[in-house]
Amino acid sequence: MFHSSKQYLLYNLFQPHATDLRTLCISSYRLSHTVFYRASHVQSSVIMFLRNLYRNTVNLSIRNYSANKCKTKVPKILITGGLGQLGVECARYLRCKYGKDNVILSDIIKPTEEIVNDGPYIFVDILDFKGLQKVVVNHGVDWLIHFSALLSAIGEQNVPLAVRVNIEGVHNVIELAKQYKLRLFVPSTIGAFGPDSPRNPTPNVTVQRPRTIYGVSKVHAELLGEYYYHKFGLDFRCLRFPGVISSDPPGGGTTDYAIAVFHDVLRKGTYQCYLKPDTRLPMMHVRDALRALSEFLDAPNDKLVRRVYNVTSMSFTPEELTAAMSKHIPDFKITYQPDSRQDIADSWPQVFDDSEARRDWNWKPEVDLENLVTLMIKEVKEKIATNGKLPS
Ligand SMILES: NC(=O)c1ccc[n+]([C@@H]2O[C@H](COP(=O)([O-])OP(=O)(O)OC[C@H]3O[C@@H](n4cnc5c(N)ncnc54)[C@H](O)[C@@H]3O)[C@@H](O)[C@H]2O)c1
Ligand SMILES: C[C@@H](O)[C@H](N)C(=O)O
Repeated sequence: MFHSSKQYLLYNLFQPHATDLRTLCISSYRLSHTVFYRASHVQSSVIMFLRNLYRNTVNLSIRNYSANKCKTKVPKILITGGLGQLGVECARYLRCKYGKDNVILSDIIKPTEEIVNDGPYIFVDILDFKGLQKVVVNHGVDWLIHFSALLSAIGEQNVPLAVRVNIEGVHNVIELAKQYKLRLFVPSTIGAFGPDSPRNPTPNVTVQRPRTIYGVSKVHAELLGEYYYHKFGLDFRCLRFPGVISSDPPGGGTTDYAIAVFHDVLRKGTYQCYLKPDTRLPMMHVRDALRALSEFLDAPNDKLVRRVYNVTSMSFTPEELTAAMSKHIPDFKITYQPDSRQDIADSWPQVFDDSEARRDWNWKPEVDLENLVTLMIKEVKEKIATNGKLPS
């Protein structure tokens, strides 16, 4: 029993159900009417104190509520492995959307002057957990886009390094994302499938027995991310990209030919392709890839049936790509000399089924083969002109 109304009020204020100050003050104010008012010995000063406390708190709450309603917090985004083919473009895309200073590029490579002038750049080795931790804390990171990796062809050249970067690296970022409650995006790939998977089309959920260390590390990332989501509630998001085509130099993958062919044809008028002319692979222009990434990161959690989705724009062979190029560039020569990358390509999907992404978060590609060729010719010509080497 309480010996005074004040005791009852204090007891009430510290009850666990009275979770915020506003609730506490509303209940105190109500109490001031129901209990104190009736009590003849109550001091009017106590009532005035409680009334003022209530008014101030309600005003404060209204102000906070309005502020929250009008302004959604802009996320602070860290991109690892950001100086590769996708990272630089991704930073540009997200900086337009969220502001220059809210997107931090990081890598272990010395940046060019252009990168430094574009926005924040810092050194981050994803194998250094403490270093990563320091960056996340000091910069108040909310979202982590984890691009660091060794791609399919280069991974086969240095398996121990691929294991470290692609597997240990994921262990570090996933643990960090869990500790600091970050939204974590890790890209996967068509390379996460293997010769036992259906290749035309390859659905979102099917057999995955990849034969490259790159593919194995990506399946590992997908499964670990899903596990952390179910076990710890980590906001893990992963898109399986096809070959991404842009004018920037690719990082040593199997789909790189579809970039190199534009550079070589526009510089030299010839290209020697390391895949057979009829090798069909799923592909996407970087514009679609970055839009997919951004729309997927924005998608409300309750729309996402899965944490990992296939996305694609088109599928083509080297023969089909060069036929489309020849409508714009009349004279060039393509020769074919397949190498070890042919075996990798032969184990990958030919046509990617992204119907689940279309269904759940309205994914829709915009750049088809004709547009891709037009964009690439324009962008590669601009790159060559900047470097001063456009052939006559
Ligand atoms: N480009 C594509 O076609 C494609 C398709 C599917 C998925 N992806 C995935 O997207 C991501 C980015 O691809 P990309 O094409 O930009 O790759 P990329 O090879 O061009 O860039 C990878 C970057 O990782 C960095 N890196 C390597 N070791 C590191 C370390 N210890 N610490 C920090 N950074 C390190 C490299 O310096 C490099 O800049 C990768 O995870 C890749 O698997 C790419
Ligand atoms: C497909 C993708 O993962 C990358 N471009 C590679 O070929 O390795």
